[in-house]
Amino acid sequence: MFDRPDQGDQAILVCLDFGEADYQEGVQECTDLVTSAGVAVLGVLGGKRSRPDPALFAGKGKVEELAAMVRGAGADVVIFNHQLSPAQERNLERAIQCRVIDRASLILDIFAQRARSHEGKLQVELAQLSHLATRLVRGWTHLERQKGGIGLRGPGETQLETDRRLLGNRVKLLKSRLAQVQKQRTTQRRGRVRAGLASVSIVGYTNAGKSTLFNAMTKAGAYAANQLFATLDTTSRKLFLNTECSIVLSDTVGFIRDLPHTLVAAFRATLEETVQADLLLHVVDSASDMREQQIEAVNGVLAEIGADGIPQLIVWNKTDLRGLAPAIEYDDSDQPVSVRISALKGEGLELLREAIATLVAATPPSEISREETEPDDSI
Ligand SMILES: Nc1nc2c(ncn2[C@@H]2O[C@H](COP(=O)(O)OP(=O)(O)OP(=O)(O)O)[C@@H](O)[C@H]2O)c(=O)[nH]1
Ligand SMILES: [Mg+2]
Repeated sequence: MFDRPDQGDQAILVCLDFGEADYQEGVQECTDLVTSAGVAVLGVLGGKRSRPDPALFAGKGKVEELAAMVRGAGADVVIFNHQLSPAQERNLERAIQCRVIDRASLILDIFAQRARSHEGKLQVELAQLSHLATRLVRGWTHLERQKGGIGLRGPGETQLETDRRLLGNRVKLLKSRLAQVQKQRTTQRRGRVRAGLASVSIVGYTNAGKSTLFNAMTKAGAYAANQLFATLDTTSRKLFLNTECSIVLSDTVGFIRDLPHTLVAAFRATLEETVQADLLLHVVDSASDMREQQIEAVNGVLAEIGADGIPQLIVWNKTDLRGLAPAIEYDDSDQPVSVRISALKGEGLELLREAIATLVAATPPSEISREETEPDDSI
């Protein structure tokens, strides 16, 4: 029934949580995510009318359908494109007789594969441990009753307590290392503020073309690829706009719908560049049918990290795919609100530089006092 390639994990996707209009795009995004993680997709279970269907977990029908699909295709894993509680995950695994993971675990896995820098790796590990911690608390309750083994744990500790303690130690260590990284960044930023340079961050949905734009503007050679979450680390370059205006431009990690909270919290050090920016270039893939939802998702994450008050310039990218000419759109008070460009073809970049210069001239560079943020203790 299905083609079965020879190597790597192979998955059945369960996509039940989309509205009718964007069902196909939602399935496509989930498929992209899964293939990004190096997993082959054998089949999709879902449907326009079955979203979000509690019967999936309560009734036997869907679960049996899924189990049959898994057996028929010989899948190694079932990936749910929404959140599952640890208990749901366990119950499903038992019923289907196959490994089950949810969207948050999948995204964490991709980040773990992509992390290159020391900082990136620390952040991903912190996020993974925080995700695991919720599973320790709720998922492993059967271990609470276990007796202590000789030499394995402190006096009177249950296995769960030992696990929590070890996890807690590691989380503490990771946080203190990340705090050091954050300190270095603050020092760098202070230097830039002293030099009177405005800081401009490129933000946007994953795969919108942020790194391509960053490279086109700075000739920096940041990694750009047709792959979700190609960029995990922030890269910054000084950029000369005109005789009166130079800025520091930063390329940042992309956002996605339902980004796990643990990940957002863990990536605070990286996202700090965004939070402290004077202006955000919000890059949108104008050729995507999901662009409105993507803009909303990005604004949601920006609000979560406290960057929703920063002025934004919308950058409609990939206009070459829609045959649109580059242009700036102004509001009633003659301030640029959006620019249409093609980062790949290098079209509209002059207009973008002009729009940035206008907006930066209208906003004074951030005060140093805004940088004295406390490290986040929420995870
Ligand atoms: N046709 C077209 N493709 C583009 C344009 N800009 C970027 N792309 C393509 O879109 C894909 C993603 O580009 P990236 O620059 O890596 O996107 P990103 O936003 O940095 O992605 P992440 O770092 O993964 O969040 C690449 O295949 C680019 O070649 C454009 O203006 N037109
Ligand atoms: Mg990128």
